[in-house]
Amino acid sequence: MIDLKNVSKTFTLHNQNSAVIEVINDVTLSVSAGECVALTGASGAGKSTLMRMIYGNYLTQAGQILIDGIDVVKAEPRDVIALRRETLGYVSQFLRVVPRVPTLDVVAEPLRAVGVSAEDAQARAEELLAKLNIPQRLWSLSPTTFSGGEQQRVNIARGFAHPYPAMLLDEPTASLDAANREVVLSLIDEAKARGAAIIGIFHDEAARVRVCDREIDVSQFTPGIAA
Ligand SMILES: Nc1ncnc2c1ncn2[C@@H]1O[C@H](COP(=O)(O)OP(=O)(O)OP(=O)(O)O)[C@@H](O)[C@H]1O
Repeated sequence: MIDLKNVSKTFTLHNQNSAVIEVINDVTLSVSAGECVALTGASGAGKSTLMRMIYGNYLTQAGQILIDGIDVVKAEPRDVIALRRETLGYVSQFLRVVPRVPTLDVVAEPLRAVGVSAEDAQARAEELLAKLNIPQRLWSLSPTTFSGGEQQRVNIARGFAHPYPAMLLDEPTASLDAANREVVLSLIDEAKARGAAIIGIFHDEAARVRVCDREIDVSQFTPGIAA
């Protein structure tokens, strides 16, 4: 489902005499349906960079990144948008808050975007918000004024609303309390059980051990850093 073949990346620092930094060198990895793989490695090893390359936020200079057969490296922007809408989800710790949109609509939006009826999308959004312990009195309000933890949980609800076949999780349990951390781990288990291929960064080692089937140490692909 997620296949990286000989993927490499450099950053060119245009404001520093066009210095070129090699960050990722020759990554080949593959994640099957129903599998969760953790990216590990020291700070600066390139975990977030690799995740952003897979999502198509960062350009990739060499190799192929195939998601359900579509090569993100070469895809047209409109194909990347379609891939993100239907196939590839991304859950970070932070919600991009749009003013005035009620929380229920924020969570239901990814489902509406793939053609789910308003009624069904709202039912799923309600189910997730309740599961993630967002008080019902907040559902009709915009999350703009919510606490950091509440915004994070709204973001997780939104990220898990549509059953994406492939998912990228960037520290999804960071700074959650024990009860909500459990909810997120159960959502990851459910996604695996329905066949999602998942790549995640988890500094929380217990969470990583619990939901991940394998670990890939990104340091081995970092030029100049010993694995
Ligand atoms: N936009 C950028 N421009 C230049 N260099 C960058 C950019 N983004 C990341 N880097 C560099 O790439 C390397 C990898 O960074 P990255 O954030 O991917 O590491 P990480 O493994 O996710 O670290 P952490 O665990 O601290 O989040 C670092 O040396 C960083 O300075």
